[in-house]
Amino acid sequence: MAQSKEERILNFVLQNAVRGDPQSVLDTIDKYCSQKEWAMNVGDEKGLILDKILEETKPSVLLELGTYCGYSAVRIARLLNPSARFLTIEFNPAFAAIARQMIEFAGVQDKVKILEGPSETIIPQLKKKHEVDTLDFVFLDHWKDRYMPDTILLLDHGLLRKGSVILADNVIVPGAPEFIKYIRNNNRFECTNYPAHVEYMKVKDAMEKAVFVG
Ligand SMILES: Nc1ncnc2c1ncn2CCOCCNC(=O)c1cc(-c2ccc(F)cc2)cc(O)c1O
Ligand SMILES: [Mg+2]
Repeated sequence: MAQSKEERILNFVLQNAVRGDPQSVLDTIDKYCSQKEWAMNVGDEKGLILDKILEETKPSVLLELGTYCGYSAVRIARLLNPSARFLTIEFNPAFAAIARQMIEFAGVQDKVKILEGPSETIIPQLKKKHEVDTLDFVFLDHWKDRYMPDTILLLDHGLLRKGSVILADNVIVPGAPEFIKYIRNNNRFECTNYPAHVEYMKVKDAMEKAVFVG
């Protein structure tokens, strides 16, 4: 069967990165996707913004929506202390399988748990089935029209606490206008915009940070 782009990215990492070295995995994916085939990883420019916000927040319980090949899961996990708990939700089983291998090769599998399925199904299960109390950090990188409804789901299920940080990718391209309108007009969130570019492109994009004030 013909290889998928995601399989080609994984194989390039397996053949060119250093097993157990998360930074080499990130650098290798960025090299492949900037030189050979574009893919929707958060990338190095927006990745550095993600790193900075993680280092400021020092989260212990994290959720990512939209795992894809596992680039941001490796990026996030490499900065977490061993006791941190990081759940990432992926809708597409083929992507989840690639991400699992990527995460294991990078050596961060003990910090990351991949949950397969739609975010709208899994978020309501986080407390009872996945023993989550509240989330310190949420990275939104899945379907852009799910950012707002899933944020509301997180609120309705008591998963946010005073100081919880939500970071959203792609608020310009592909764009999440409904989420931006909602979160910037909701006085329970304090928002900050971080201008950047679409991964591996010169097209303008941005990330939005929303801190829940309780
Ligand atoms: N309900 C759910 N629960 C869990 N997982 C779910 C789910 N629903 C979907 N998924 C997983 C699928 O999500 C992938 C979403 N990401 C993007 O679409 C994306 C696109 C671009 C892009 C594309 C084309 C351009 F020209 C320019 C930029 C860039 C990015 O950085 C992106 O992140
Ligand atoms: Mg993205």
